[in-house]
Amino acid sequence: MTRAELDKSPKDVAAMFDGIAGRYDLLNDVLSLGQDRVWRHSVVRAVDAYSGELVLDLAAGTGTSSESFTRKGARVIACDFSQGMLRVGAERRGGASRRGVTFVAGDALSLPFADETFDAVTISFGLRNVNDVDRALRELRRVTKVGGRMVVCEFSHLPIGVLDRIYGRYLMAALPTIARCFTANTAAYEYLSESIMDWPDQAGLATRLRAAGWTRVAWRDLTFGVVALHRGVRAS
Ligand SMILES: C[S@@+](CC[C@H](N)C(=O)[O-])C[C@H]1O[C@@H](n2cnc3c(N)ncnc32)[C@H](O)[C@@H]1O
Repeated sequence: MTRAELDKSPKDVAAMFDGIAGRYDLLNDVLSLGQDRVWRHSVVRAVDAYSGELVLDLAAGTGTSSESFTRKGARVIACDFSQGMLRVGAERRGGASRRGVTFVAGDALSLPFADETFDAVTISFGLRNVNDVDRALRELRRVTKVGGRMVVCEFSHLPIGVLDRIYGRYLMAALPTIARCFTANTAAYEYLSESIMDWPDQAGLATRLRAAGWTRVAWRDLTFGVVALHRGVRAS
C-alpha cells in the first residue's frame, strides 16, 4: 500500500488516495465521530454560494465536500488529481457531471482553468496534502474573480500548547488503530496523523494566505481548533 511522506510527493499522495478511495467517506465519518458533517456544513455557510455562481471545490476527492454548494443553485467544479477518488465520486452519482457538480481532473499546482473563472474557491482537507502550499494558494487566487472569496477548511491546532500535544499523541495512537478495523491501508492514516501535527497553526496559515495575495484574511475554530476555517478575498 502506498502512503505519502511529509515531503508530499504528488505521485505518492495521488496513489495513496487512489488506494483508500472506496472507504474514504466511511472512515471520515467513523474517525471524526460524525463531526465531519458539522464541519462541512460550516464550510457551506462560509462559502455562501448562490444561484448563478460558479464555485471551485479543489482537492474535492469523491465530491462529498462539493454537493452542498449547489443547494442555492450554484454550479460546482470538483477538481482533484486522484483518478481513484474522482472515479468513486462519479460512480456514486451516476456520472461525472450530475446535479450541478462536474468532476474535473487537475493539479492544484497548475489548475486547468483560465484566470478569474470562479466566484468562490474552496478546499477542504486538501491543502495539507499539497506538495507546494504557497503555489496552490496563488493558483487559487489566479482562478478567482476579482472580489471573489476563498474558504480553506483544514485540520488545525488546539490553542493551548499542552492540550495540543496530548491531542497529537491521541492522533498518532488512535487513528491508525481505529482505521485498522475498516481498511488494510492503515499507513494512510498514520500519514493523516503525522501531516496534521506537522501543519501550521491558525496564525501561521493566515500569514501564508496573505503572502499569496489574499486580503481580509480571518479564521474561526471548529471543535476547539481541531479544524479551522480560513477565509480571504481577492481584492485586485
Ligand atoms: C483528504 S482528501 C479531501 C477530499 C474532500 N475535499 C473532502 O473534504 O472529503 C484530500 C484530497 O486532496 C487531493 N490532492 C492532494 N494534492 C492535490 C493536488 N496537488 N491537486 C489536486 N488534488 C490534490 C487528493 O487526491 C485527495 O483527494
